[in-house]
Parts: sequence; C-alpha cells; structure tokens
Amino acid sequence: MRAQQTMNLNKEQAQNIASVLTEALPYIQRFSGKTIVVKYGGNAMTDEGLKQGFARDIVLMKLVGMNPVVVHGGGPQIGDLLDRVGKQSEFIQGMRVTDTETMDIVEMVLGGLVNKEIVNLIHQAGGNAVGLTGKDGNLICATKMKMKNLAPELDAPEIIDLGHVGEVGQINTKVLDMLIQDDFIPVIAPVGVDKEGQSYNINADLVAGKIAEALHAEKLMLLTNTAGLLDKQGTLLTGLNAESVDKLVEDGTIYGGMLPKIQCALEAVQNGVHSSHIVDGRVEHAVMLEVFTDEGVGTLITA
Ligand SMILES: Nc1ncnc2c1ncn2[C@@H]1O[C@H](COP(=O)(O)OP(=O)(O)O)[C@@H](O)[C@H]1O
Ligand SMILES: CC(=O)N[C@@H](CCC(=O)OP(=O)(O)O)C(=O)O
Repeated sequence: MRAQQTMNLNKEQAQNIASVLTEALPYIQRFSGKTIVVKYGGNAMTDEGLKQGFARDIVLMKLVGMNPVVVHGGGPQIGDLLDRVGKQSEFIQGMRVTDTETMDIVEMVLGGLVNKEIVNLIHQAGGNAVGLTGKDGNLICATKMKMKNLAPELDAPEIIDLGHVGEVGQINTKVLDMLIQDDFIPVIAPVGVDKEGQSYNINADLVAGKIAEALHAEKLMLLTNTAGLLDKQGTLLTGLNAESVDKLVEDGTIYGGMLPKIQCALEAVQNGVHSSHIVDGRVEHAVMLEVFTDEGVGTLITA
C-alpha cells in the first residue's frame, strides 16, 4: 500500500516531500533529546480528525528523539457531564468554582474519560503512552488557590474562595523521569492532591507551565481554540513579553480562559523554559507545524 502511494507521486509532489523533510532536519537536530510540554486544551479536542492528527504529531516527535509530555484540559467535557447531572458551571477569572460534588465529576472526567482517550489515541498512532493524574507518584502537590479579585468593582471579596480549586505547590518529577527514561509518553490530567489527601481541580495551563519548569523543558506549547493571543480588533499578536502582557491584562484585552494561559506561559519562560507558544489547535497538525517548520503558528512569549 505504502509503495503504491509512493509510486503514484508525481515529480513535483516528491520534490515537495523532500523539501519538507529537509526543512525539518535542523529542528529535529535542535530538539532531539529535549523535553517539549504540550498542553492540549479541551476546546481544541473536539474534532476526531484533529485529535488523531495531534496524536500522530506527538508520536512522530518521540520517534525522532524528542521527549513530548502531554498535559490535557477538558473544561468543555466537564461542563457536559455537569449539565447532564443538572449542575451549572460557574467560572470566575477563568477558574471553575469547584464544590465537593463538582470535584468528583472533575476527577472522573479528567482522570478517566479524557485522559484515557488521549492515551488510546497515542497508542492507535503507534506510540506508547502512560496516563497519570497528579495523584500518581505524588506528581502534583497542590495548595488551595487564593484568587485575587482582578475587578474590585465586582461584588466579591478581595480574595475569592473557589472551593476545591488548587495551585501547583510542587511537582515531583520522579515518576515522569522514569517514564521518559523508558520511552513512554506521559499524559497528565490536572488533578492535584495536598498533604491531607484532599483533591484539587487545577487549571491545566497552570499545570503544564509548572511541569515544563520542573522538567527544564525546551518548549511549552499551549493548544487552544483561537489563532493565538488576539488584540481588541481580533488581530493575532505574534510576539509578547512581560511588559506587553501586563498592559493587555489591565486594559481587558486578555480575559477568561486566556488569563491562566498567558500567566503560565510567561512564568515558564521567566523560570528557565526557552520559549512558550500559544498555538491554534484547530489547525491540522498544529504541533508539527510549530516544532518542525519555519512557520511558527500562534503567539510566542519570551521573558
Ligand atoms: N486576548 C485574547 N485572545 C484570544 N482569546 C482570548 C483572549 N482573551 C480571552 N480569550 C478567550 O480565551 C479562550 C481560550 O481559553 P479556554 O477557553 O480556557 O481554552 P482551553 O480549553 O484551550 O484552555 C478563547 O476561546 C477566548 O474566548
Ligand atoms: C480550576 C479549573 O478551572 N480547572 C479546569 C480544569 C480543566 C481545564 O483546565 O480544561 P481546559 O484546558 O480545557 O480549559 C476546569 O475545571 O475546567
């Protein structure tokens, strides 16, 4: 079958393939042996073809010597199950208000359904993945989030109580080091645990950022459902640093789910990750385009 396809290529198509592979070579050399953390957002996880393309990109990265680590979200998928049991989703500054019942659903959806679906997709694409939540190997030690009210004009206290919403206290990389060493692709659900064994729902972007820092990753890629970070006119902002981000938060250009994304992207580069990228997960093979070609897609964040 494969030989047949190759024989049917015309000269121009064959030349195109050769030039694509040649373009990829310096990137393969540069990133070989390096860790690349890819956050797969729930909003970018909707189309079957895109999901399969994502899994193939991750497997290809592994086969050419990079160490991809996947951290996934699942906000819309949690919302669907909450709807089905008749519970309303409520978000404050991009974080889901999480009571005890919601926490159970979050853990079931993220650690069960979504995590195992991604593990499965990677296996279907020929890779070898292991799914974990932050409880496995004590990977994500969480603390309760104390969220500052960014809009004091709202009728809410200065520090907002979001219930079981956590922050990353510490990442224990031991289990990840072991998996990477043995050529598995870790797939991580953003559920953390504190010293008392209490579960926490952590925004997946924040987990991805801290995992990237702890693993001294080369790149942090955040796949989402926009072209990247957009200005008020909807134009893509291709490059950003700390100063420009502050201004965009203050004037309300960045809000909701983009707030934790940009916060963790910035913190990661300030804490040693070489580059952070907000990437359009609706584009087929977005990961491959970002890693293997001269055409970076989305917004690059530098320190
Ligand atoms: N300046 C901005 N540029 C692009 N998207 C933004 C911006 N500010 C807020 N957003 C919102 O952030 C959303 C992405 O965050 P989120 O819904 O949490 O996605 P994900 O599931 O990928 O983490 C976008 O769909 C958009 O509604
Ligand atoms: C605290 C908090 O908001 N947690 C998120 C965790 C999942 C997530 O981050 O999913 P996305 O990446 O798809 O948005 C939530 O409950 O939706």
